[in-house]
Amino acid sequence: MSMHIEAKMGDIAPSILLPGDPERAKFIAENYLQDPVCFNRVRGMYGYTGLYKGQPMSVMGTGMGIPSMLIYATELTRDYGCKRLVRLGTAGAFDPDLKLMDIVLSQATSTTSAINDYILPGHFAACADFELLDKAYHLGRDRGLRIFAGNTLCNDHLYIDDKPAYAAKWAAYGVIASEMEGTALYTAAARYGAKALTMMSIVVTNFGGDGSHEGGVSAEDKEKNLIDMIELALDTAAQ
Ligand SMILES: O=P(O)(O)O[C@H]1O[C@H](CO)[C@@H](O)[C@H]1O
Ligand SMILES: O=c1cc[nH]c(=O)[nH]1
Repeated sequence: MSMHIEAKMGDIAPSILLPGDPERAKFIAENYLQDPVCFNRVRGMYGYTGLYKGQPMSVMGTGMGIPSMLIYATELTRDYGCKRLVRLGTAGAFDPDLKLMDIVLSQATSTTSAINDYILPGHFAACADFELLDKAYHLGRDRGLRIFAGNTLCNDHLYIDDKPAYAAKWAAYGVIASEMEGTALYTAAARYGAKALTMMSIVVTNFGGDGSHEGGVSAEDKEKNLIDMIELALDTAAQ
């Protein structure tokens, strides 16, 4: 048992999927894992372990934002020994070439957060594990998915004035999409000797000005239409 997870040692598999939304974790467990057992209900942050293609696999929500992810990713890697962590989330596009429901792999995270500014004598570059990144990219390509890898922004803010201008500034430096937990995941994984990858489905475009303004995907569609990404995440996390 850790401070925020009630599981016993051994209840959580070395490979774990991490959606932000705990309901999405429940959906994945109920629809993709064989014989899922719930290992966490603390704070409603559901976590399950079952079998995927014969191997132990876990899935757990992380909540929204860097502090929430940092707490869960730290406890999972430091206290429960998780070794392969794949976040599957939603994101807003900064790169105008991205379309709704495209899949983005976070190769590295730029960030507005200061979480790492005071723990090292320089600036830490939070990046994906190369093996997971390479595997996810090639699996995605082989499946004919629209999949992209690049620098992504891990933002403390979701609501920002004049989002098109903001998005353009990051896009000018090659930052392709924005989410809110990636830096925390990569930092905890690096610190505690685990491999991590963030993959995201684009649910909002932030370009504006040319008619391609924000076009959201409904919560129901987000839930149902993430199937390609769920299957990609499971096959990436599996050993
Ligand atoms: O869909 P999830 O994984 O929650 O990810 C994205 O969605 C939330 C904002 O709506 C933030 O957590 C952001 O990172
Ligand atoms: O623009 C967006 C959309 C979803 N999630 C984010 O973090 N940003």
